Amino acid sequence: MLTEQQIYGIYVPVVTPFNTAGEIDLDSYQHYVNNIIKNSIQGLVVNGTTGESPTVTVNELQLLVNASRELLKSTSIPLIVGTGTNDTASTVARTQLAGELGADAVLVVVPYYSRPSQEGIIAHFRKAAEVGVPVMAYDIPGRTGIGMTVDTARTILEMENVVGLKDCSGSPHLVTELRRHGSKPVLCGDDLNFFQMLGSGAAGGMLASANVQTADFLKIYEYYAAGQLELSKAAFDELVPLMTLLFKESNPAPIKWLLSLNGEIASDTLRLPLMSISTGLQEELSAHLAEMHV
Ligand SMILES: O=C(O)C1=N[C@H](C(=O)O)C[C@H](O)C1
Repeated sequence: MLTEQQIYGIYVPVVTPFNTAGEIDLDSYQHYVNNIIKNSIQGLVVNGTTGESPTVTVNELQLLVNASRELLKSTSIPLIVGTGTNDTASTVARTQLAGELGADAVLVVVPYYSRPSQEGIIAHFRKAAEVGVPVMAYDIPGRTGIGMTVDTARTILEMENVVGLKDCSGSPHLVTELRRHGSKPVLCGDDLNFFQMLGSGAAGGMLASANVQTADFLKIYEYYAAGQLELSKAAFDELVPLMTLLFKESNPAPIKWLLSLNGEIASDTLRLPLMSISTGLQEELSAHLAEMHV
């Protein structure tokens, strides 16, 4: 079970590889996740936004969690499973299932599309937390259409079983206010603001970009934690051009393209409505890799 003390450093939200027929490609998943966990990351996140969670069925979620548990069995890396949907009942059912399958925590996003009130958001998280599996709350208003106010985030973080927050709110305001009140830990989910968010009190990052050059993302955190701020900033600045390209079109399409180019996964197939990246972005990413001699 994930504790607050374990929420720091770099958590990697992994992609869900699909074959060209659109089915889960378990061989690619095992090969690629195995390479990710060779790095000393602090957490592995399955079926997050980067894992295309809105398209993953309950049976597939079960398959992914079982495969991940197996891959992690000889490590101490915690497994966080995305179980949040825009329906409270299905979020609760997925959270229960993830707990039974051995998830160390679940990632529960603010319910999207429905635009609930702040009271509705709080009630949603209360139901998820009552399951008893540690919950990491996930605020990403740019995707969900509605976000948590500071008061809502504080109320949710005070709930029993809620262990932390993943903050993709797009500004340091939320983390600053939460940490000022001594809240539970916050991980930055806004890759291009990672360094700034560390300065504002984030305990680390849950960064889709860390699927590539994982060791370099770890360096940003490790330098920061050691008080070597200039080295941390330099390591971050070095990765800004890559992160900018990775978020130029909808995540995880650019990351899947890069992972398949590197042979980490067999195909960059996404499930509709997401589609592979444009040829323009392919050219920009290829030019960037050539410049970096990657
Ligand atoms: O899957 C995730 O977790 C993340 N999703 C965010 C997004 O796709 O907008 C980005 C963040 O890096 C991690």
